[in-house]
Amino acid sequence: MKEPVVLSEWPMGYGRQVLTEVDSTMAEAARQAKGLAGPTWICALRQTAARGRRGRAWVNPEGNFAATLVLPTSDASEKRALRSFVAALALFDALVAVSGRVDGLTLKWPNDVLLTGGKVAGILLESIGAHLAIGIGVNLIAAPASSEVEERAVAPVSVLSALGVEVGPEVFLDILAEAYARHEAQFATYGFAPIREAWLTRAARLGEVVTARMGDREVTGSFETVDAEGRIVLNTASGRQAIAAADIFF
Ligand SMILES: O=C(O)CCCC[C@@H]1SC[C@@H]2NC(=O)N[C@@H]21
Repeated sequence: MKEPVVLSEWPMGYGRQVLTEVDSTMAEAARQAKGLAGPTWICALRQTAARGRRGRAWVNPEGNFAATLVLPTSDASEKRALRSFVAALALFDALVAVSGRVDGLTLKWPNDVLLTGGKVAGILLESIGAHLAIGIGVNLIAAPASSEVEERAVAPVSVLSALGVEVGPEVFLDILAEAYARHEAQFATYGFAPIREAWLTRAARLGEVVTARMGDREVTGSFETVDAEGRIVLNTASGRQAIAAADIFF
C-alpha cells in the first residue's frame, strides 16, 4: 500500500471544520451558512444520513471523504450550477496529486469523477439563499457494491482498490481545498471558458454514443461537447440537442 506524499497549503480566506459525526454535511451547511465569515469547508469523518443527487442516499463508510464547501455568492442559479465543473477539476487534480498518475481519471457530465471507468467521486450542489453548498463525496477506501447503486449506473470504485493508495479524509481535504481555491480563482477572473476547455480535455466518452435520461424520457446521441452554459450537447437522429439536467448512461 502506498502513502501519498503531497504537501499542500490551506488556501487563504477559507474556513476549515472537521466534525466527528454529522447527519449530512449538506444539512450542517444549511444550519451554519448564515453565521460563517467566508467560504468554509465542513468535512465529516462520519455521516449518518448522507445524500446524493436526485434524492438518492449516498453510501458513506468511515474512511471515505465527505465534505461540503459553503460558498457565499450573489451569482444567479445558472452560474452557480457551473461550480460543479470547478469542483470536478479540483477533484481531478487532488486525485492526481494523491495517486501520482493521471491515466484512468476522467470526468463524467455533469457531476462525477471516474477512475478506471468506475465512479470514485460525486458532487452535489444545493443553494442556501446567498450561499452555494458544494457537497463532495470520494470513495477513498471503500466503494458500495454495484448492487447498491442504480441499475445501469457506472459501478463504484475506491482509490484504494483501483490504485492501492491509502489516503485519509483530512489529508485529502487539504489537497482538495488548495486545488479548489485555484480553480475558483480562475473561474472568478476568467469565467467559464477556461474551466470548460479543461473539463472537456478530461471528459469521459466524448464523441461516443451516450443516453441522457430526464425523468421518464431518454435521448440517445453522440456526445459532441459541453456548451458555454454547461449543457451537454448530443447529436441525435433528430438533430442537435443541448440538455441542462439529466443522468447520463454509457
Ligand atoms: O449523487 C452524487 O453523486 C453526489 C454525492 C454527494 C455526496 C456528498 S458526501 C458530502 C456531502 N454530504 C452529503 O450528504 N452529500 C454530499
